[in-house]
This record gives sequence, structure tokens and C-alpha cells, in this order.
Amino acid sequence: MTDWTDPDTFAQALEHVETKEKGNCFEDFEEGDVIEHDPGLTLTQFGNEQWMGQTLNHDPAYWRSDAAEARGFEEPPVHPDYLTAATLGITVEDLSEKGGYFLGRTDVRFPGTPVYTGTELHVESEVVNTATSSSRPEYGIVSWRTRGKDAETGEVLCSYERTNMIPRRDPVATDGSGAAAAEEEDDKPDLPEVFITPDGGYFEDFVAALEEADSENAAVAYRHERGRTQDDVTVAQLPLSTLNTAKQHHNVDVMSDSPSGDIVTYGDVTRSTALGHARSDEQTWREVGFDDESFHTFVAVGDTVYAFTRVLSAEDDASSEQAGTVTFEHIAFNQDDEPVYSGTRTAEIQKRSN
Ligand SMILES: CC(C)(COP(=O)(O)OP(=O)(O)OC[C@H]1O[C@@H](n2cnc3c(N)ncnc32)[C@H](O)[C@@H]1OP(=O)(O)O)[C@@H](O)C(=O)NCCC(=O)NCCSC(=O)C[C@H](O)C(=O)O
Repeated sequence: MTDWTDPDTFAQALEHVETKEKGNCFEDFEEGDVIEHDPGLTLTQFGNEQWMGQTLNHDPAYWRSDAAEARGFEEPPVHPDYLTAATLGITVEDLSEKGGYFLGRTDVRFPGTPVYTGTELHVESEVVNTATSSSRPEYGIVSWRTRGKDAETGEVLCSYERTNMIPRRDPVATDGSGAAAAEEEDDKPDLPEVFITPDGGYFEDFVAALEEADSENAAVAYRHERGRTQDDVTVAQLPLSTLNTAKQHHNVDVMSDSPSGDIVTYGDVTRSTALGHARSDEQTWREVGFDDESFHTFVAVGDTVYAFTRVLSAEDDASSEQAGTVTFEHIAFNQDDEPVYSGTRTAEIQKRSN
């Protein structure tokens, strides 16, 4: 009788069997396709606190009832970063489990917030664009519009448009124009002479710093001291806790033969960590949205995520009189000072006068 566990026999068996595939390749996506994602999760207090704790998002309004009430919440709500990461995590099995790198995202909005723990999330995506990669023949580029909804009421809680590099089943010939264009770029830096740091983290501090910058060749730009070194929890555990099955985060065997050569941090962990550093130096009131997010290079176990902030504008037009609206550009960078993420963020920031 054949012993299927004999190593030689088993190796032969592996060579002959088919693999029951998970996920989709580039060729499986067509513009206009709508995908209802089967996985769903309940946004629990544990999941919320685990995400916020590990990414250094320690704003008391998301942890303590008295602080939550003082900010106009009924109770500590689900953090927008966890909501965003969970919305994306649920989509991975259908959209990017094959190993597509998360390149960027824009128009991240939270029409149904605040969201409280106990809410069940149901997510759907629509393919909005498919494109050939001119520099990487084994990948295509796909963008989806995703909506995370309250499964009970259908209310949209989080929506965004995301772009990934997705493996092709069949590589295509490319003209390499992407790489050539990059080489032609003029990389002479054009930085201002002066860099201003706001005195504090209230709305008025950002307004004053921008006014000062206006009067000279200056930018309001500064770095945050905190860093977070990536470990097994941030790289593998946090994405899996959002049902993110992308092999990039938990399958070292497959990833050793990929562009990154190793498992990498989930983009939403990198971003949320950098945002956590930035928020620790401001008095946030509400998150409004995020645009033009890009992931520039990989973050892996042992890398440290730091944050840099540039203040772009401040307007006195927030939803509450207790706050003003500030738009930031945040750049996450690693221990070698290389940018790993960038994006603009609009948030309502508390006024000092209240
Ligand atoms: C992935 C990279 C190694 C690719 O590097 P490189 O080959 O140098 O190319 P580019 O970075 O220039 O980009 C490749 C093509 O993609 C287009 N691109 C890039 N960004 C965007 C964007 N925001 N929107 C649309 N298109 C974009 C470029 O124009 C290029 O096109 P072409 O010239 O035609 O080929 C490198 O980008 C890299 O290392 N990035 C970091 C990736 C990363 O770490 N992401 C987060 C972790 S992965 C993850 O979180 C997965 C997640 O769980 C999920 O499932 O989504």
C-alpha cells in the first residue's frame, strides 16, 4: 500500500495535484464588476483597542467614556483607522489575496461616523479601472471603489478608492516606459528656507504657524519623535485581525520569492502608526478624510515607522464651533529616513478657546 506521507511519494504527489486557488488575478477584474464581499466582521471593543494600542493611537476619546462625552460621542467610538483597515481587510480575499501590493488610496471618507462597537460590517467593491503596468510585466494595476456598510441598516460608514498592483496569470510585454520616465525626472529639491513648528497642537497654533510661514519663504513642517518598530504583532497579527488574508503579511515561504523578498507590514498599519505619532502632537476633534495616499516602499519586521507632518491649510469651517479644519500632508518614513507612505489628511482640530 502506498504511504502518502513518505517524503519522496508526497513530493511526487505535490507535483501532480492542482492547487485550489485563492483570490483573483489581474485578468479576473473587469471595469464595472461589483463584488459583494462574503467575509464580514463585528467591530468589537477588543479589535478597536488592539488596533489603536499597537499603532499608538491613544487619544482618550476612543478609550474613556468621560473623554468621549466631552468630544460629543455617546461612548468611545470605533477609531476611523480601524474602521478603514477593517473595511479593506474584508475585501482582500476577493481583491488582493493573490499578492498585489497596495499602491495607494484616495477619497477616504466616513459618511456614517461616529460608529460604535458592536456594529457589523458588510463590504462591497466596484472595479473602476484596470491598466497594464508599463514597468512590471508580471503585474497589472487595478483600482476599486469600496464601501463599508452597517450590515443592519445599509448605511455607508467608510468609502474610498484603492489601487493595487495585481499579479497577472500571463505576463505581458511592456515598453519599460515607467522606469524610463522615473529616470528622466529632475530630482533637484526645491525646499523653502525656513521650517516652522507650531507652538502647540490646537487649531490656533496651526493658524498662527501658517500666517508666519506666509510672510517668508517658509513651510510649516516638522517631525514627530515617536517611532514604532515592526514586529510579529504589527506585521502578521493586526492584518489577520481585520480578516486581511494577503500573503504579504503572513506567508514568509511565498514572499521570499517576491519583490519584497519577505513579509511586509499592511499599508494600513504603517499609515495608522504614522498618523498615531502625528495625532499625539495635536488636539484632534474629528477625522474628516484622506486623499492622495501612496505607499512608496516596503516596511518589514525590524523596520521602524516614524512620522513627518507638513501643514497645508487651516479654515474656520468645522462641523463644531469648538474646532477648525486643518489639512496636513503626513509622510511616514523608516530608520533610513526613506519615505514609506504619504497622504493628505483633513481633520477637525480643537480650538484652545474652548
Ligand atoms: C510595489 C513597488 C515595489 C513597485 O515599485 P516600482 O516597480 O518602482 O514601481 P512604482 O512604485 O513606480 O509603481 C508601479 C506601477 O504602479 C503605478 N502606481 C504607483 N502608485 C500608484 C498609485 N497610487 N495609483 C496608481 N498607480 C500607481 C506606477 O505608476 C507604476 O506604473 P507603471 O510605470 O505603468 O508600471 C513599490 O511601489 C513599493 O515598494 N511600494 C510599496 C508597496 C507597499 O509596501 N504597500 C503596502 C504593503 S502591501 C499591503 O498592504 C497589501 C494589502 O494588504 C492589500 O491587500 O492591498
